[in-house]
This record gives sequence, C-alpha cells and structure tokens, in this order.
Amino acid sequence: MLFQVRMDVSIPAHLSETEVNDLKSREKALAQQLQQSGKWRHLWRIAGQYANTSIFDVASNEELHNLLLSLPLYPFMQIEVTPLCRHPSSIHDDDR
Ligand SMILES: O=C(O)C[C@H]1C=CC(=O)O1
Repeated sequence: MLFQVRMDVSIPAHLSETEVNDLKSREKALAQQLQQSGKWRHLWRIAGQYANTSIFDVASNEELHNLLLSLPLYPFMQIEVTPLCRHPSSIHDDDR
C-alpha cells in the first residue's frame, strides 16, 4: 500500500543543541534504514520549509502508523497522510 506523507517539523526552542543534534541524527539513521528496506520509497525536502513529502510502501495502515510513531522527531511533527492508488495512465509498473 502506498501513502504520500507530508511531515512539517517544529522543534521547540527550549531543547538544547545537543538534544536537537541527537534527535536529528537518530531520525536520519532510521530514515535511511527505512529507505534501504524499501518502506520509505521517496523522501523530498519541500523547498523553503522544514518539511518533507514522502512516499511510503507498507503492508497496512497500522504498519504506517507504527512506523511514523517510531520516528524520533515524531513528537515535533505535524503529519498529513494521503492514501494512493495506481493511476490508470501511469507507465510505472511498481506504482501499486
Ligand atoms: O528533515 C525532515 O524532513 C524530518 C525527518 C524526515 C527524515 C529525516 O531525516 O528527518
């Protein structure tokens, strides 16, 4: 199942630089691991914003939910999920 997910990040100013760096490095490690597994298919920065738009390929709504909750930056994100299905004019066989 494919989902487009937009994540807007807002890290509170009271966190120390060390805490922020730790959160970001743990987030990066998990994001890269999930990309390597194929579950996080695309990750794009939205230009000019501390936000990304991503495509996830997971088995269920529950898997996506648990994956998003596991992200270290989850407490500081506003997340919008859009379920996707194959477009009849798509030429990409893996769009499902
Ligand atoms: O920077 C972001 O968009 C937030 C988050 C998503 C992946 C990652 O490494 O950080």
